[in-house]
Amino acid sequence: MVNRGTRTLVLGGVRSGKSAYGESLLAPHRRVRYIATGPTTSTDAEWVARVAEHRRRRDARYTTIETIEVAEALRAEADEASLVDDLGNWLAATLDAHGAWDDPGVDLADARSALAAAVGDHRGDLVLISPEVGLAPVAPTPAGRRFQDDLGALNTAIAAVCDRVVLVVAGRVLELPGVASGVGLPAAVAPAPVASTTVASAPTTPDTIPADEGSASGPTASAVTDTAAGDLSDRPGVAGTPAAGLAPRPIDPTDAEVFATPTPPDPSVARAARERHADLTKPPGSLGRLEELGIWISACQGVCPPQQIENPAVVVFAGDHGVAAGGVSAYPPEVTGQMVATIASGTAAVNILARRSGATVRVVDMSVDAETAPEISGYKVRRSSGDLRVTDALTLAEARSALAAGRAIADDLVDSGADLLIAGEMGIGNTTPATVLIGALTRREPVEVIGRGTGIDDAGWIRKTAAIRDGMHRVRPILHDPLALLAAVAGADLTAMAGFLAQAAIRRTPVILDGVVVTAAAMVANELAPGATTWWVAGHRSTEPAHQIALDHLDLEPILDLSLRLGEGSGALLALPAVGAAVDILSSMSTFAEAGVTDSGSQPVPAT
Ligand SMILES: Cc1cc2ncn([C@H]3O[C@H](COP(=O)(O)O)[C@@H](O)[C@H]3O)c2cc1C
Ligand SMILES: O=C(O)c1cccnc1
Repeated sequence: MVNRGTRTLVLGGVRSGKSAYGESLLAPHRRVRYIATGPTTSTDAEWVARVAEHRRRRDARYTTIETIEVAEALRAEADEASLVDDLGNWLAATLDAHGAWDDPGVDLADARSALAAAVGDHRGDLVLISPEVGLAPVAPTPAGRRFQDDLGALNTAIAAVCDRVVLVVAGRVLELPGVASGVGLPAAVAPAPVASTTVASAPTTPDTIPADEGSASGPTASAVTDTAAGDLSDRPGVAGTPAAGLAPRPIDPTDAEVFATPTPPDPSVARAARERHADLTKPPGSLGRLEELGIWISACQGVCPPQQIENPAVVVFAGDHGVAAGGVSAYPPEVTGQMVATIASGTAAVNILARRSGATVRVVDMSVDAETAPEISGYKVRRSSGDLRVTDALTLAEARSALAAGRAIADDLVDSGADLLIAGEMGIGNTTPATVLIGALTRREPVEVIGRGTGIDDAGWIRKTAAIRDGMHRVRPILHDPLALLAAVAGADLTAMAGFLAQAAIRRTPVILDGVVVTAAAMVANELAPGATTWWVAGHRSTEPAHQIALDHLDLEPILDLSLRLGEGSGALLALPAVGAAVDILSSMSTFAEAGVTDSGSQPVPAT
């Protein structure tokens, strides 16, 4: 698949800051073509000064092309990062060229369509600046009205072929929602099974991950593994017959990044649970963190005492990352597809740990660079994600599709009765995008956040540090924009995870977070839906340095520290029994009064 750049239409009034913003979007590129549509030589001193100011702001990375043949200029180098500044001048010059200012019979539709088609076909990052004059009063002259009308039609036509449209007002950037081009249901992937569950071993380590010979998934590989003991076939859509609940929901990616503000877990129920803990037959606080967990689950459920977690569900989001080609992992990318098959067959670490905890496991291929079974790939956005060192991992349209998929999967599980959600992940190289997100959002240096992931050696460490540095550099201008951030570096798996985690909060469903990759996605989810973090606990602390940094940022204290560095959801699953125990304690222990045990309140105050 060809990696496409992002096409952004930047609208704004005079001196709104639209050009500066447009230029900032292309800051990560070493070379940018600047297609200037206005007259650059003029007897108008003020105009000349304006052009000079624009030139000053741009640096040596820019090659300037002065032309009104914008469609031709774009097509000449369709892979190059380009900035068109601006469409208002292009329109004025085109009206001139057609003698159309005061001839209503001249129609510019062909010129407009040719330009829109060239924009739609552009493959590199492209920013188009255009004035937004529709807000002004209708012009008093025929020529003024002609310009306004044609500019409105032009902006609409160009917006229709852009991935992103923003309006800059007083230096503030307003993201305009709407249907982006190329948005649709997730790509249907040919129903081909993953060929084998044999997992390639790391080129740099002697350890081979043994493939379970008896577990080849074959054409009937199930995306849902019934992991709890006993017959769970009465759980709709979660377990039982593998096909149940697997059909992907139809998703609408429009506005997938727009979330309501999550309502926090019920504080009055939390108070009641805290009071109940004080009455239980133990010194207050003696069960430490377990007490807080019980109070939290109570508040999440809105009931005290809480009910035991009956239907915990794990979703493993799988995807490949273009950056893995840069030698940032100890394992080759083909391991992702092989491990997806292993998880689907029920023998990976996540399955084994889920079985012990009574959780179901569903694996979802968001962007694996291989064909996977149809029940796994219904939400697939693309094969692999772009190499974050040099290009966006996803287009904005793809990022919206991935977010919408994550949200739909959370909805699906909650509607099917899941009462606690866990996100896991599988994707060779994914600690690199995770670390970029964490480093960028916490303003750290690459060397502070980098970890060894699957176990890279020192040469890999150097390559990974450089990749993290490049990724962090590319996202610097867009840190305030979670959707753009996800598209730039996260990839479809982490993006879907962010949608899943934020949607869990919207659906008032508690979540146990896993390691560095899931927590990186959680950081962006909390940017999309501020306050979502109140619905999450951290299952464990991974050995990845960025994980602790992300946990600090989210103000989360891990339940366990077992020196894990696996992912898949393993740390969250190991913490699940502790959450279950916290529920049992709060719901089933006797109070001092019930047991007839003397409370500390009865202790005589010693004479002094
Ligand atoms: C066999 C195998 C099973 C895994 N299960 C989880 N991961 C974990 O390691 C990968 C991230 O580390 P890095 O960024 O260094 O590639 C992800 O796939 C993650 O899920 C695994 C990795 C391997 C090799
Ligand atoms: O912390 C994690 O989740 C992790 C660490 C290393 C590799 N994969 C995942």
